[in-house]
Amino acid sequence: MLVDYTLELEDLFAPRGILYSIVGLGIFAIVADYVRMLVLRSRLPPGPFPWPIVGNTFQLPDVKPWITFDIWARELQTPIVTVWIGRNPTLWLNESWAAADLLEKRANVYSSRPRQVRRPMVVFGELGTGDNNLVTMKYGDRWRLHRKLTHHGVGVQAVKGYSNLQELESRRVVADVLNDPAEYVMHFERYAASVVSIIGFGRRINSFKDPIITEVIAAMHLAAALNVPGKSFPMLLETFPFLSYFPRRLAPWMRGMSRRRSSRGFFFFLAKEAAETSPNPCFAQHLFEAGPNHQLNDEEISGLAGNLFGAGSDTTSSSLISFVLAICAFPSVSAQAWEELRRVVGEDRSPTLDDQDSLPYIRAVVAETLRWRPVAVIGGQPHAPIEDDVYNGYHIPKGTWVQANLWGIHRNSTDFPSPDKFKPERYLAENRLPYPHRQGYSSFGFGRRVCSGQALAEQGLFITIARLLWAFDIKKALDEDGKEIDVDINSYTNGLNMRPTEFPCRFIPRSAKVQETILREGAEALDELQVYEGETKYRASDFWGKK
Ligand code: HEM
Repeated sequence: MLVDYTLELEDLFAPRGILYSIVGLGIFAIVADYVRMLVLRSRLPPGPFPWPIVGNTFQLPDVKPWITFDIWARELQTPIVTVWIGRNPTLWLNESWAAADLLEKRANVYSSRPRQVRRPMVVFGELGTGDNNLVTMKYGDRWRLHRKLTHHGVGVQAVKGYSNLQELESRRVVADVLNDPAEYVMHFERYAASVVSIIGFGRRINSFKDPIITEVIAAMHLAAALNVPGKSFPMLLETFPFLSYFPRRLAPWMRGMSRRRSSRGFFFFLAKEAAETSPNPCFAQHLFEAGPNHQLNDEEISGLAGNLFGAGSDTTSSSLISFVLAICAFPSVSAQAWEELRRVVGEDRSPTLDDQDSLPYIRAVVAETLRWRPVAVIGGQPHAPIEDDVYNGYHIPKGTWVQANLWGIHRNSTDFPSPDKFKPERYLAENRLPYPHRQGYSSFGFGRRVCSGQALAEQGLFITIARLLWAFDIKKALDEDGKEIDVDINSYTNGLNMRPTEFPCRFIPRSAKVQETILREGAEALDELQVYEGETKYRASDFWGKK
């Protein structure tokens, strides 16, 4: 009886003993890890107090965390704020000078991407474009090769050769807006997509109903919206990386992502088709010619070609929408711009790139557009140091996620007094304040990872903004009573590339003569652009829909 009783006790307590040991070990691991976090935290730049395992993840807002990072930096009076995404510290640079100190003056250290060095970067990296895409690639020889190839397509020298093409497409935008002003956003989308499509694939996008816009650009918007640091999936995978190892069908939180990647994507086939059949010289042809010399795999070709759309289309169109919003909200700018344009250019022709030097106010409007609402609001992808570093007494471990918060950087009132005001005058020579970047803004990022398409984007934005200002007095829309409908300068999307939420407005031709010129130049442009008309047999949905 006694024996039975002892056995029963052992039966009862043995599993519990194991359970207690497991729980004890778990608690010990959590405490030890938390001690590690706190010791590390004491050496990092200041930031909100992190919790064990989850760090600051659940202190992040549901949307637009860049605003919170900026507020934390101001409250803690620090240019760099540390935010713990799960068990990993991320550094947010909220001031241009600190960003330039790290990402430019120490570019040999800070030009890699986090996942590639040590700490995980799950959504952008492992579940995204991985090692084969310039945007997420680690710093090194392969990255240099991809930069070199990309510069062959859209670098400063190459871009000089695209001035005519951008001139023609921007004439089309102005004519399209005149004919169909309600769809101005879609005309900007078409313009931006068409320019990179001609450069990349030798083919023009002649309608905003082209699947490249309805499918590819829509997918890019979705990706930008999903890739915002925060406390919802998929970015919660950065806090709990182990969740990314579940098979997609068992893990609804993967939101359509998976580790399995096909080496040949939509852009590979689009590029191959262009290389084989396009009558126009294009970047895809160069990739297939240069590919064998550099042992480019299919996924690398896909990434190099696809980046033109992925990085170059939405960014440009969103900047144009921000420009329209600014002109509606700050109407005196339109009048001042017209004064300069009428004086320098007149009404018989629209401005061209050759007019740039004579149009300082228009150049200032372009710069202020890029500053006022930087489309890549958190500076694109994070940088990461390839070795431990010390900055202003703070220890920054190798592989730390370091990100330039352009929202905060461009709203610093020392660099940009009254930052919410759209004031092109701040960019006129006589008013310029010291700034680490020659252009006076940091919209294209920092250091060696600076945007590869900057020259193309700046040239395209100048000519399109100049033409829109020359063509139209852009004003707020009117309601049924003829009263102006207010615009909200803070109503923006939550994407990694942000843009204003839709708002109506009026594009009033400057004069009958200007209207006549818009139509004439638009028709001539269409004739010249005929050489780029063409079809593709590939549809993104045939590739992405199957995954
Ligand atoms: C208004 C237009 C644009 C803006 C504001 C913009 C902004 C940016 C930013 C902030 C970055 C990240 C830089 C960093 O890591 O520090 C970036 C990277 C990049 N951009 Fe752009 N971009 C624009 C247009 C374009 C265009 C037109 C192209 C190509 C056709 C392009 C291609 C790229 C590529 C390939 C990278 C990755 C570079 C690397 O990681 O080495 N971008 N861009």
